[in-house]
Amino acid sequence: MLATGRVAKQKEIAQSTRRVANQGKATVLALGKAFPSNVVSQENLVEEYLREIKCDDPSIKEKLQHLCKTTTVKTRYTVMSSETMQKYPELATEGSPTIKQRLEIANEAVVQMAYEASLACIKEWGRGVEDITHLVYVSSSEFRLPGGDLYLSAQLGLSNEVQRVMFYFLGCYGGVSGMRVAKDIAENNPGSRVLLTTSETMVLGFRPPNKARPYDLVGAALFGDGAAALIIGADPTESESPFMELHYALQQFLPGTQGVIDGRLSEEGISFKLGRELPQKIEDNIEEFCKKLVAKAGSGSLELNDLFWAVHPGGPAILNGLETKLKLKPEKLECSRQALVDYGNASSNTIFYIMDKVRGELEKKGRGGEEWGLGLAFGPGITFEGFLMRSL
Ligand SMILES: CC(=O)CC(=O)SCCNC(=O)CCNC(=O)[C@H](O)C(C)(C)COP(=O)(O)OP(=O)(O)OC[C@H]1O[C@@H](n2cnc3c(N)ncnc32)[C@H](O)[C@@H]1OP(=O)(O)O
Repeated sequence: MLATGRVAKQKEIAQSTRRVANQGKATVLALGKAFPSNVVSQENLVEEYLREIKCDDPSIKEKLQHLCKTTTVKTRYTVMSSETMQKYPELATEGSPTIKQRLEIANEAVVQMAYEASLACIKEWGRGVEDITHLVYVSSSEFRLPGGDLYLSAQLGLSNEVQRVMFYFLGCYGGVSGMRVAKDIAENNPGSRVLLTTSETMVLGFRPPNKARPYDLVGAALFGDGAAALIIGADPTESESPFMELHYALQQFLPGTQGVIDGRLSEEGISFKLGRELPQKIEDNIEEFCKKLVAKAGSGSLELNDLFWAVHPGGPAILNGLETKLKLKPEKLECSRQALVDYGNASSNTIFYIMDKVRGELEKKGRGGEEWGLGLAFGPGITFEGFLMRSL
């Protein structure tokens, strides 16, 4: 009885110190993460990767060792393991038609990770699956009809009238696109509760190194697998604990840059070209984009250093360029840098791993924490996706 009273009191205090969400605006009500069981430490990556793909070229080894340090990644989670390579040795052979094998691995793994992230998210949310009215499903790592959205709905036991939207092959900005669409759904369908999931594995793009494709080594040192899930809805009920208001969303592409990140599906999987000019293109265009977002806060005096930041860390060069261009204090991108260290670039998921870290930091700061912040991600197009958010 006493314990129940104390919990109720704590909840009351937490609610009284919260900012109130604007009526009708979408909020994030819960967030969950999930990862495959194979953990790769960056220290062991060079030996493991070169052994798996049977490469003994010292110049490739030296370059990969260098990139493993400069990407700053320390741990990553991967669906690919030595067991996968034993079962499908052809994945390590340049030019072998392996799309069938890759999709066999990826389709199942992607839904499984999305399922585990959704369960974690729904548990935090505290309501039942029957209250989920919409599903937004994001992945650049699977391909089939029906898609993973259907398999996930069935596995979670969602209603067969859940309204589904699926985004395939958006790349790293897919999580923010999903959040933009979930916001529109939540704000235009009173009482709706949207489950947004992202789930990615690099199985389709795993390749042996080739000197004609130096960007493949950047990918080998940078990318990781995982999943995330969010519940998004407007006008939270008493039992729900919103932590972020999704105030305003903006998408933009940079004309003439569609070749900078170029992914092609072939018999071998995805070949993924990453242009060296990407960090500079982002740096050159980011300031105007951020200013458009900040203007929607309706407060003329808001400086960029007054905000909290959740920036997709494509790689350290992107974060460094953005920090310099916008004259951000070093601590502003700390959550983005730390997510890169802990998980690598996990494509569409990464923005949510960062938002989770931002949530933790803002909770520590309490009422003194920043109210307004930006969520940003970049990907093929070159596409910018951005959000102006309000911490609750
Ligand atoms: C998937 C999506 O939709 C969206 C995404 O997020 S895509 C991923 C976006 N990320 C990037 O583009 C990575 C940005 N780059 C970086 O962060 C840094 O360049 C890095 C960490 C990769 C390397 O940093 P660094 O080691 O300090 O120095 P840097 O000189 O840039 O690169 C070192 C070597 O890496 C290689 N390299 C770096 N970027 C490369 C690229 N895009 N393509 C080919 N090679 C590249 C080069 O071989 C270079 O060696 P050389 O000196 O022989 O040219």
